[in-house]
Amino acid sequence: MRRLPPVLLEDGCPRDLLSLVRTILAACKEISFRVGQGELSGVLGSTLDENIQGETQKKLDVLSNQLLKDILLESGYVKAIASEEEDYTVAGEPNAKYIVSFDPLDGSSNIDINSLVGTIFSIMEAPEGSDAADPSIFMQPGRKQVAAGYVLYGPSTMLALTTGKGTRLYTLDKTHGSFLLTQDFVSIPEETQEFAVNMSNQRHWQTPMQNYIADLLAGDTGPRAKNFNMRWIAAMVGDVHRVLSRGGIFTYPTDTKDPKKPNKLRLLYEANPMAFLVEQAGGLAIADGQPIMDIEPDAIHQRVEVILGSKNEVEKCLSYYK
Ligand SMILES: O=P(O)(O)OC[C@H]1O[C@](O)(COP(=O)(O)O)[C@@H](O)[C@@H]1O
Ligand SMILES: [Mg+2]
Ligand SMILES: [Mg+2]
Repeated sequence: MRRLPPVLLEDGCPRDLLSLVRTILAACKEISFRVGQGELSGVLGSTLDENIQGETQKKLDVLSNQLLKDILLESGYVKAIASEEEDYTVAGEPNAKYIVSFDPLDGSSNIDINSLVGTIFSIMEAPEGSDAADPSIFMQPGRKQVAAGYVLYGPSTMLALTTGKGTRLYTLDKTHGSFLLTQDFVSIPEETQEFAVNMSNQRHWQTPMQNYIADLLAGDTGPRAKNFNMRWIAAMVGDVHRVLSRGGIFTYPTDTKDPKKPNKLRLLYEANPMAFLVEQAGGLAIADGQPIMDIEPDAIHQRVEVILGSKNEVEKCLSYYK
């Protein structure tokens, strides 16, 4: 099986970008080890702190953030970072080429039940001559990503990665510490009979989403004339991994539950990297009727609607909004 470096170099990936990806993966291997140790790691449970978004931080959120932040800032490859667990962007090497946004631990509510969690990351180039301390260097649409991926800490530790030359899956060989290519050129089936949404929010959705999901639930007795299955892992990494593995539609739609927070998922370090992986695998990733990666961000912790997955099913869902 092939290791990640030669695969990326064959794609024409610049050596400094490869080194940056490997730097991120070094931290992820450490997180994978801690997650695998579970109760023995001493990092389960909550802290007494909240992040800037008002969410209680788990010990593993804080630890994962620290591991990624330290290794990235010490590497010299990174001009600045933006993290879910950092209130503001953090400046790195002033002359470095890249900026990295990340969700150090996605699926935090799964930590204490020994269920799926992961790390999501997005890499862009900093604008020429920009100031490392200027947060506006992150205000670029997702189309500008040069690499994006996630590491899923599941029964096996897997990496999904794209540098714009398709999406590939790698599995961590824990005996040697290498990520080995286990699926070349992921292709999401265009058709599906599986959807993922947190149904408990149903009454708060906008009418088009209510109607769309109602028709899926009606199954072969409804207008779709076929039965749909539902899955919800409560970790975007897990749900998107299933979509990459066997297709499906995943959505966290706009809702009215909390008028101050109409959307849940964050653009820079959740929606954008997942959109890049999904589009590179032949799927669609949409928010408010436009491709997620075309959105011009205006804040580092900006939240967006997410509808992604199998092409024909995402288009079907969007047709309810017309
Ligand atoms: O708890 P809910 O409302 O089902 O939300 C689940 C969603 O929240 C998230 O866990 C948010 O990520 P964090 O754990 O990084 O805050 C997504 O991964 C997931 O899709
Ligand atoms: Mg998350
Ligand atoms: Mg998180």
